[in-house]
Amino acid sequence: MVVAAGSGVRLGAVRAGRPVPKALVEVDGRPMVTHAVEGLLAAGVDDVVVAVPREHREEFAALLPAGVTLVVGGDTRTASVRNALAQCADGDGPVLVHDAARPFTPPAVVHRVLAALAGGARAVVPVLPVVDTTVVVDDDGQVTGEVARAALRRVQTPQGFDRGTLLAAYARVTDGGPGFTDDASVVRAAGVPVHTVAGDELAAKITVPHDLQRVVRPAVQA
Ligand SMILES: Nc1ccn([C@@H]2O[C@H](COP(=O)(O)OP(=O)(O)OP(=O)(O)O)[C@@H](O)[C@H]2O)c(=O)n1
Ligand SMILES: C[C@](O)(CO)[C@H](O)COP(=O)(O)O
Repeated sequence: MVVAAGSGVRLGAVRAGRPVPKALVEVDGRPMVTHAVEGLLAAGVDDVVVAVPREHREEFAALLPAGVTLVVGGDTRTASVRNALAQCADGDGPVLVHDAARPFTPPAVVHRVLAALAGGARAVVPVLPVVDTTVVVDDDGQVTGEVARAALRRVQTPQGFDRGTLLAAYARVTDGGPGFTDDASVVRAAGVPVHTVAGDELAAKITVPHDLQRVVRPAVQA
C-alpha cells in the first residue's frame, strides 16, 4: 500500500491559492504519488492500495494506473494505514507500507525488504545510519548533551510485514492512542521483533520545501 492522504503542512504547497496535498506535488514533472506507486509496481509489487485525501479522490483516481485501489485516508498516518489495511485483510503474502512522499525509492530497497520477509522476518524496515554528531537541546536551543549515535538509525519506507502480524498489531491500537509515526512502531508495540535492512538516501522523504531542491531521480534505478 501507499499512504498519500497527508496534507503536507510542513511542505506548504499551494495551487491556485489553496493548499494542495503533498502527494500531488510534482517532482521531475509528475506527482509524487505517481512516482511512488509506479516504483512499487516496477519493483514487482502487485495489488497496490493507495490511501488518499477524501476531497481529492477523483484527482488521484485520474492519475493512478488502472488496477490500483483507492481508499479514503484518515486524520493521521496511522488512520490512513488502517483504512488501506481493511482492503488487505483477505489477501495472501506480505504487506508493504510505503510513503507517497518517498517518490524515488530504488527497487533494490523494496527487494531487500521482501527478501528479509521471505527469509522469515515478520517485520522489516529499511534504515540508514546517523552520520552527524547528534545532540540534545533544551527549550532555549542550548546543547545539554551528546547522543551516542552508533546505534541510531533513520527509518525509511517501504516497511514490510507478514500480513497477519500487521493486521493483528493494528487491531490492538487505536488512532487516538500513542502517536505512532510508522508501522514498525505499531508492530513492535505488539511485541513483534523488527528486522532492519539497508535503506538508501534516494528513498529520502520529502517533508519541507528544501527537500524539493534535493530530491534526485536516479538516472538508472537498481
Ligand atoms: N493523515 C495522513 C498523514 C500522512 N499520510 C501519509 O504518510 C506519509 C508520510 O507522512 P508525512 O511526510 O508526515 O506527510 P504529511 O502528514 O502529509 O506531512 P505534514 O506532517 O507536514 O502535514 C505521506 O506520504 C503522507 O501522505 C497519510 O496517508 N495520511
Ligand atoms: C513512516 C516514516 O516515513 C518513517 O520514517 C515517518 O515516520 C513518517 O513520519 P512523519 O513524522 O510524519 O514524517
